[in-house]
Amino acid sequence: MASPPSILSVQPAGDPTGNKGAKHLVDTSRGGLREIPPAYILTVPSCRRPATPPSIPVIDLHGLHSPATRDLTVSSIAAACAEWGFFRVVNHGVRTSLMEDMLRSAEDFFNLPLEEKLTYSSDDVMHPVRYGTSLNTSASHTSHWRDYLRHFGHVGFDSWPQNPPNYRHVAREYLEEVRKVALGLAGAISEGLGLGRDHVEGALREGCQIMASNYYPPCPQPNLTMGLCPHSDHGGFTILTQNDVDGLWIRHVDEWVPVDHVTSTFVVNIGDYLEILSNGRYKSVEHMVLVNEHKTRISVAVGHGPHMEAILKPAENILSVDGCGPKYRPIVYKDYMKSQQSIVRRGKSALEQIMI
Ligand SMILES: O=C(O)CCC(=O)C(=O)O
Ligand SMILES: [Fe+2]
Repeated sequence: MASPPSILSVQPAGDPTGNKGAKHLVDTSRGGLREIPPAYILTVPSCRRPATPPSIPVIDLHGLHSPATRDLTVSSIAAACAEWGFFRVVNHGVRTSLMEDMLRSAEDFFNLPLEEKLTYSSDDVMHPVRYGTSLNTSASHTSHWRDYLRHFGHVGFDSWPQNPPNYRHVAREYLEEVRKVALGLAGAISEGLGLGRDHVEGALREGCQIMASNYYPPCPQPNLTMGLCPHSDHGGFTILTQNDVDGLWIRHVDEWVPVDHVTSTFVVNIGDYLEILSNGRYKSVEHMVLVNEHKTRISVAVGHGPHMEAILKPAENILSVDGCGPKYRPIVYKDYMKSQQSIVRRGKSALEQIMI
């Protein structure tokens, strides 16, 4: 068994971008903010909410636990991965109260004084705990209407923010519970790809878990900026929970489709590692976050990937079944992550760089 993914020591640094973040801007604007500063103006992709938006598939994870329903559930997950790359899971086993506690703890963190939050900022995009604003990059770029706290969750991580005092207890339990969901899903996804359960499940068991808590404050001109611009996630898949303020949109068949909040469920999306492993059978789906004029949106996204030193490449079995050559060049996961996290024009540009 490989050693746990590398955990770097925590060396708090000053805010690398000098930008104090969207929340600070809103909180400190006397008399209320009427216009956003020019640095936040972004080209928002054209998207209109249809009268009845199409819904992402819903998967009942209970079905994975009984031999009578497992095959059918595995096939539904495989179809959801191939057709949408995004799906909702129900009966996942994580208590609603824990999901709510996690969102509340994230909110409590963002409500700490700026100086305290800034002790977690770093210009190293691979830092194990990192507070910041906009995209997760140290390079200067147009600002996004989003502050974030990112940290690892996998075995060996012990650099939890010390405040709010119960943050580390809630986050640790939440990440452990979400990890169980992730391993169950990984086994099913692996089976659905014809790889045998342990191929992806084993990789994720020894792999890394990264949590991003996102804070999108109310925005006076929501049509002029974004919380997060279109991007794909670098890992195998991300498991997302949010408060009841909508804003997530996904690119589906060349259209932007809103994914609304449904209490007690998780939204799962396929990331670049699974696109590479499946040699493009599954696609990591671009998604973005639009902001709300009146309400704060909070989301907690937990990404699950292989070991940092793992080599990402298409699975041999898939190449031989599909009878085609690899569509992606091999790359060490941590190098891929670093490249993806450093790119200012996101989309799927990091993946495009390794496409053959
Ligand atoms: O806030 C959301 O709904 C999505 C967050 C996200 O895409 C991310 O953290 O990568
Ligand atoms: Fe994302």
